[in-house]
Amino acid sequence: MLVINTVLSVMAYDYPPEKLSVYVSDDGRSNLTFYALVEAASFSKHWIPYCKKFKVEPRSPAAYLSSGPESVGTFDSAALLAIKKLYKEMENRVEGTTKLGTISGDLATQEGFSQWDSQATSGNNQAIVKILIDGRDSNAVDIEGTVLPTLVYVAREKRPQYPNNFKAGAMNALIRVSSEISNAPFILNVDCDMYSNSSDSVRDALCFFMDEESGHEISYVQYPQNFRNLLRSNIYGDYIKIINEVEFPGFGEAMFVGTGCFHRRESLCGRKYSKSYKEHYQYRSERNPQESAVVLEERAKSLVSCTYENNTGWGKDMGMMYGCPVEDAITGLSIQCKGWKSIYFNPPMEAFLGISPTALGQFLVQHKRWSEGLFKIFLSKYCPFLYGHGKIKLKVQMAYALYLLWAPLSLPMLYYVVVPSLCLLKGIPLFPKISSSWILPFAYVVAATQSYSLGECLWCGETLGSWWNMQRMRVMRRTTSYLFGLVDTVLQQLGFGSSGFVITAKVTDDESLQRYAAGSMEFGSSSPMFTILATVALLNLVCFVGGVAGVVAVVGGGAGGGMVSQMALQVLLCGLLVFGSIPSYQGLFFRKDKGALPTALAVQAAFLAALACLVPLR
Ligand SMILES: O=c1ccn([C@@H]2O[C@H](COP(=O)(O)OP(=O)(O)O[C@H]3O[C@H](CO)[C@@H](O)[C@H](O)[C@H]3O)[C@@H](O)[C@H]2O)c(=O)[nH]1
Ligand SMILES: [Mn+2]
Repeated sequence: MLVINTVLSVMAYDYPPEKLSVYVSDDGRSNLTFYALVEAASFSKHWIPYCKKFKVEPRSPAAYLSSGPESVGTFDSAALLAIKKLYKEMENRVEGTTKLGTISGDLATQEGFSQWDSQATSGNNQAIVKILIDGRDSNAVDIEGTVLPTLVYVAREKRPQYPNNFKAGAMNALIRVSSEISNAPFILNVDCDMYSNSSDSVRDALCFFMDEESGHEISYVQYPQNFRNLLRSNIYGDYIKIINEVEFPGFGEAMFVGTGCFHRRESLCGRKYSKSYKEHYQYRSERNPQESAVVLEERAKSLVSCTYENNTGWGKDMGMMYGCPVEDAITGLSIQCKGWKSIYFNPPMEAFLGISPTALGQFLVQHKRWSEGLFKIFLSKYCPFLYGHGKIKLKVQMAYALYLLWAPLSLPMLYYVVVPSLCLLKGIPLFPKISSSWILPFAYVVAATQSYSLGECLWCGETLGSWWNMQRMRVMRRTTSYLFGLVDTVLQQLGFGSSGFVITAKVTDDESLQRYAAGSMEFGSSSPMFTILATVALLNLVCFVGGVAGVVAVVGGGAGGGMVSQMALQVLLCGLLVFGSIPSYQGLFFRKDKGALPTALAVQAAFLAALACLVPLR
């Protein structure tokens, strides 16, 4: 239902349907997804005219129907009831079939479904390309007789002996299939969970491309990523708003973030910008309208075979680039270095809404993939300072570096969460006394950065609590995700292992969702990342208690206030770390639900923390 809501939302754009084609890549090659699309295709005949007639927003049926449309704008209650009923019926059929797990009865023998044979497994399968709605077909119309946008299902060929290049491979397959079938000059790419929240986005983006003066210089128009499932309490300290409202507007160009982005097909396919470049928009005429859909599908299939890309530029200088888990950032950078301009466009009405992880583990794994991929770019020949030198502005190079250097930030952070605390425990002073003027630079840095970041947050409409969560999460991310990202990148540079693309979970069980909604962090399993978090939490607790007791003992012994002044910063730092680790203590000691930390992990962490305390520091 997630995928078809995305599909329906983009099929219903306020744009001439004969110029719109929607391609769905199914890397899981599931006949259930195919079935859901068949259902969506027939539902679209009702949905699209409904949207256009009543100017519906958003055009994802699930989002619209759950937004209480009864109370807003113009609507006709009978029409609303009718569309709601149709949607519910479709939902029941799709969910019923998904529960069954197979396509049975009449459907199984219908055209299209026969392509799923029992031998094929996901990861070892033939290509499937099926045109579900053929925009050239004069019978493909909605209930009011208006033509429908083309809808195509694509599952590329996959064989274990060929690298599939994950999302980048899937995107390139789609680019080729679409160039065969519709070949429109502009391509919007969206992740499966990112429905369109505004029906104007196509027209808005085209305004940039069509600009008479500078439109021809633009390669892509990137809308910000926004999430629909973030909670006001913001337990995972999501900072997407800060990125969207403060960081990206100041970037200078737009960083391609993999979704919600309109690309000029030619520039995405490797064309370099030149001053004499002017687009000629006459693609469609190259197509033969008489050709049957079956012939077209067969030709398209050959474009998504495993061997098609052999000895071509795909993945290198054509399409999305391979070999990097953040295919988006590296592709965007390389397009910019070919001379193209990019636009970051953040309209007041959020254009796309996706799903952010609701479990801590998923969240940290996602950030590991990002930090690893981004750091890999920094170490590669695509490092913006080298590759971009003379091609993109220094400011843009530096802006990229801000993200590309996430992974190495783990090292200073790891130092700060362990060493000052251990030293506190052992009575070793690290910072100047608060009575000395040497404290001023420290105080300035802390006060300036924290008040700046707090200011940013409040300006973006976040709360004080949300800001604190961001600070807490920053420590957690840097000591886990970024550290693992760093280690993996370094190992890969030394020739061990290769990087993959761990997909972010889209479905979470109800209980866990309830806990998320209630504002508790979801651990729930053992993972080396949680071991680090728990160890750091315990270590700081011991150091804080032990360290403060030590200071009190000295002062009590009459040795004077010098000790307090000397250790104050360390006590403060360690105290803040303890305060920030409250969710970890809850997970370790107090929670009984499934989202708690496992006992075995607690024992392991306690052992590691004890070991760290025993390390002699002098
Ligand atoms: O082998 C793969 C892996 C992923 N995908 C698709 O890629 C999209 C993004 O995957 P997801 O697991 O949702 O990753 P996120 O962590 O949400 O992805 C973010 O980060 C990626 C780069 O790491 C960008 O490509 C995405 O656009 C951005 O949303 C989804 O539609 C997937 O179906 C594939 O088609 N094939
Ligand atoms: Mn996603």
